[in-house]
Amino acid sequence: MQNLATSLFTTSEWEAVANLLKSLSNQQTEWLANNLLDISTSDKSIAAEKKAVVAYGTETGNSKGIAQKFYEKACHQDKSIEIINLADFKFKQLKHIDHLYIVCSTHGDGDPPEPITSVYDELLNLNEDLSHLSYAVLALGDSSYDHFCLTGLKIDAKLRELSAIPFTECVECDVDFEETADEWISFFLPTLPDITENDEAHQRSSNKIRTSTYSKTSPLSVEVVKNTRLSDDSRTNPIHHLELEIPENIQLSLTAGDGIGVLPQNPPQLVHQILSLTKFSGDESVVVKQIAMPLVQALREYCDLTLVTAQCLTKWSEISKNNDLIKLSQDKQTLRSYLKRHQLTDLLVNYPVPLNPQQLIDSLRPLQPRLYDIANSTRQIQDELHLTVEKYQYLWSGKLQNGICSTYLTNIEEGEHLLIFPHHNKRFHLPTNQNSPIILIADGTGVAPFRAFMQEISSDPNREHSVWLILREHTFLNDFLYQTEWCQYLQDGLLSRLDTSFSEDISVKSIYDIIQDNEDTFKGWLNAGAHLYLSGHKNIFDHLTETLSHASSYSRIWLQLTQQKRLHRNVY
Ligand SMILES: Cc1cc2nc3c(=O)[nH]c(=O)nc-3n(C[C@H](O)[C@H](O)[C@H](O)COP(=O)(O)O)c2cc1C
Repeated sequence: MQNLATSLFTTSEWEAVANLLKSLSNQQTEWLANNLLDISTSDKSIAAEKKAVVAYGTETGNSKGIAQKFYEKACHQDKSIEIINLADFKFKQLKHIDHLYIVCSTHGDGDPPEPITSVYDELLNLNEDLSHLSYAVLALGDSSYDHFCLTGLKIDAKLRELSAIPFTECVECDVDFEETADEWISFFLPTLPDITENDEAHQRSSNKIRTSTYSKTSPLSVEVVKNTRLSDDSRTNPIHHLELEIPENIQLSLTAGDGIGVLPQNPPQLVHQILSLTKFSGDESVVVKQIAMPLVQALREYCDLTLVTAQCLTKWSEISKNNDLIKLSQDKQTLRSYLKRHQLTDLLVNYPVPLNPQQLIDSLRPLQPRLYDIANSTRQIQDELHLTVEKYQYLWSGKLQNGICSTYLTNIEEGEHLLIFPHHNKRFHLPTNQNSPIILIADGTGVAPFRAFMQEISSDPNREHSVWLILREHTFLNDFLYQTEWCQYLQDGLLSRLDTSFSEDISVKSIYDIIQDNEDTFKGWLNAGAHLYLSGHKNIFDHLTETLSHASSYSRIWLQLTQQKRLHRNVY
């Protein structure tokens, strides 16, 4: 927090404060510490007129959680504040805001979170004098990415350019953001105006956020009742269908289009490899999040055993006093390129640092939850959650590596338990108008939420959507996920149309080809007010939307689609 304090004052202001404090007696200092806030806010009527807003930009819920905590603590301390999702932000609101606190993450390759893409573009093109506005940015990110916290940093730079006044420098948070976020909240709570009677009522009525009892830090344990392979054996990255049982009397309030966060566990082989490299038995006691447990459990359930952070390497160099490590950790560029090519096991082989078990645990990144879309409607099947999971593999320094969570899920045995929490994705729900036509385009496991949509539609007699489904996968024979279910929906008339694009079959048609071959029909549906849902890999849909939005024959239709919020993206 020293950084925050010093960036609030100029050097001469800070010297003046220090000199004043030096000249005071202990009794005077104590009195000042207790009464400073009252003196500075003695004109409460003016303070109360100020409007403060905490705005979050999120994709996986972390920024929302922090903004929500800020908001709740503010209410608790009788401070006046509103909470807004940046995705719903209207820039004309800015002139009515005096204090703006932004919590925003970075996704993709230095991109904004998906829901705020258009608001973010609008902000970067804004040309307004914001000199009345004081603001602070808390940027969430992951230092293993090249563009660490870029979105938050860019928002900060843009607000500065528009003459808004930063309370402090933009604060960057890594994946273990909790402590910094708590400090950020505590630091800024005193800068909020006090609540008035008017906004007390308003705050109570308009700012209710749906909170669930289950979260990343307090997950729900569910039993895996089914784990079957959907794709053919010949596929290198198999796709599995999982069914999880929700315990009786548990309400997760999940709607078709929502997802869940899964807390994964590391593969036992990797844990054993780390134990044998460090020469620990695994029985040593360590403390994680104030809970004592054996080292083996901490390694399996709480620590990232693949990626190593720069902070970890610096810690190791301080403990070991190893000259090579010290040299490596001092040169940022060499360090970055080393960390891109080496994982934890390489580091343990190359630099056998004499760490004790607790030091090892404390130096590792926390294992992060992963989000999965629900593949069923809890309206149709109340006590189950279905997932469609593809085993993810990626190249790391020339070697094929398995994704931690997808490997964990595809290998999990029926009867075992899994830790989950709900993840609401309001922007990807079915339209509120129950007659609107819908076009669903899925790439691979992106089909999961569409299975949930179809179950929702078939179990809700009020929903009368015409549905056009376009699916993309590898081959017709091996990877036509949930084929019989789609055929049944076609037969029952619930699905109006089904088109497929199999990228490895001989007569391959891309999604774009399918749309172009049926251009008039596609445009007809959109002109009739259809909602367009895109779900699956980001690169495929970025390319598709880029092409369609720039085609002159689509310009008017596309503008209406986005302006009327009928384009829904669920991409990763
Ligand atoms: C697919 C993906 C891409 C990401 N890309 C970046 C990135 O380019 N830069 C960065 O600093 N963090 C990146 N992150 C990390 C997120 O910013 C980080 O997990 C953050 O806590 C997410 O906050 P949110 O839940 O509010 O979206 C990425 C995360 C994911 C899942």
